Amino acid sequence: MSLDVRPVTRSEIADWMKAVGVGFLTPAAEKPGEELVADRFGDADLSRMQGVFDAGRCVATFRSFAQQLTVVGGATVTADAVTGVTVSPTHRRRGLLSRMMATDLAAAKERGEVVASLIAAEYPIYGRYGFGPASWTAEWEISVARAGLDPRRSGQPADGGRIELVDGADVRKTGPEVHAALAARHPGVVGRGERWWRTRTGVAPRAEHETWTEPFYVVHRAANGEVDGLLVYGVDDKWGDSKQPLNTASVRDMIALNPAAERALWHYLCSVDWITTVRSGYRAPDDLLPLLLPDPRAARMVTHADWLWLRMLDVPRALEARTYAVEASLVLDVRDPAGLAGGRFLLDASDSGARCTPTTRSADLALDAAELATLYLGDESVRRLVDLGRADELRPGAATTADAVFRTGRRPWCPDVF
Ligand SMILES: CC(=O)SCCNC(=O)CCNC(=O)[C@H](O)C(C)(C)COP(=O)(O)OP(=O)(O)OC[C@H]1O[C@@H](n2cnc3c(N)ncnc32)[C@H](O)[C@@H]1OP(=O)(O)O
Repeated sequence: MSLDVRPVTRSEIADWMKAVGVGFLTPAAEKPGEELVADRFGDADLSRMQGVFDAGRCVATFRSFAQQLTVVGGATVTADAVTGVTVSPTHRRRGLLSRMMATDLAAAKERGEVVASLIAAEYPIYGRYGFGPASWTAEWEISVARAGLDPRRSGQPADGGRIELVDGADVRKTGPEVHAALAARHPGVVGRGERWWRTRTGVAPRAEHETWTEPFYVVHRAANGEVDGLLVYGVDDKWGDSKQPLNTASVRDMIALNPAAERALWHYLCSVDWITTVRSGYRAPDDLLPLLLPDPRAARMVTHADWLWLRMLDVPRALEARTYAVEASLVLDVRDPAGLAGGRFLLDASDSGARCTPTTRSADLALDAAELATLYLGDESVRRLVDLGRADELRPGAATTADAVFRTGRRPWCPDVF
């Protein structure tokens, strides 16, 4: 029987979710209930929710949704965010992902979206579709005893700011505003809807495999009373043989709108009695964290990996959406075998914005759309891509100029998985 590749109907969503569980190795005994389906997908655009059906059974899944992505300079672009990509083990390596991806990217291009985005389960999957890693992430494990922070200062910072324990309900109120302020300043941040906050504070319906333990919620208030930091962490319950506390705190979410709030929140967490180890959660690879400790070697990096992947869909609009460190002109020859974003473009960049237009001038740099996606948020070095043979420097000095144009002082960071 032939496979039916198509958008799902509302009554098929529960089957679609069960298929996602098969692909992500989180099987469910029962189909998800109506309440969960309505909460997760009540507002979903079903034309962007693809399924593959074999004799009535859902065997592959793919979904995209509109996502606000912060780019360099603080503007946002609407991304075609790809998620829930699975093909059941019985149907893999027959081109089903390729078919669903081609359909989705063509529709996103048609809608006029600027980029597509995703968090890749495995590195080798998405490069073939023109995606490139645009931000990386890091996690540290801190040995509190070695960190060198003063354990007597467990609460109130010296600058008039203060730390307060709050409840999930408070976080649902203040969290969105703090996050919006982060999104306005940090490239790579993606929008969080109100469901995000309900899910992360334990009040949204849950799937069978999703367990919940209530975390601690903490905010940092600046001297003027405004909340400028948010910390959510869980703690395990571990004791040594001689009855010493050996608890690990694991950060689930931390937003700090300025370095003072960031320092205060780490200082707080490293000063709570019984907590001997802190897991930082996924941070930007250039987070202040290890260096703000008196002994940075107390923080061991336990994860360092690619995180947010992007795919260019409209090069001029994407490049015009961000700002640049220096004023310069560059001609980029962008290759895209899929025919979605390729062409030769003149970029006139400046710190207040840019003009990017098709051109017939000779190119300074030639690169694939995936490599341009990797450069887009300022995280990668053009010189390194040239040295790797992944970009061609067609005019001497062009890589140096492009690095000065594209790179940023701090690295992009996407705090979320989607
Ligand atoms: C954004 C997200 O949701 S990320 C989550 C991705 N999902 C998972 O990792 C769940 C487990 N894996 C799966 O469900 C499937 O294996 C998928 C979705 C990754 C791939 O689906 P398939 O239908 O098998 O992919 P498809 O047959 O279209 O493969 C296209 C090409 O990609 C390659 N490919 C597919 N998956 C992988 C992989 N995990 N690693 C390396 N190469 C891969 C195939 O070999 C094929 O290469 P070819 O064109 O040179 O022959």
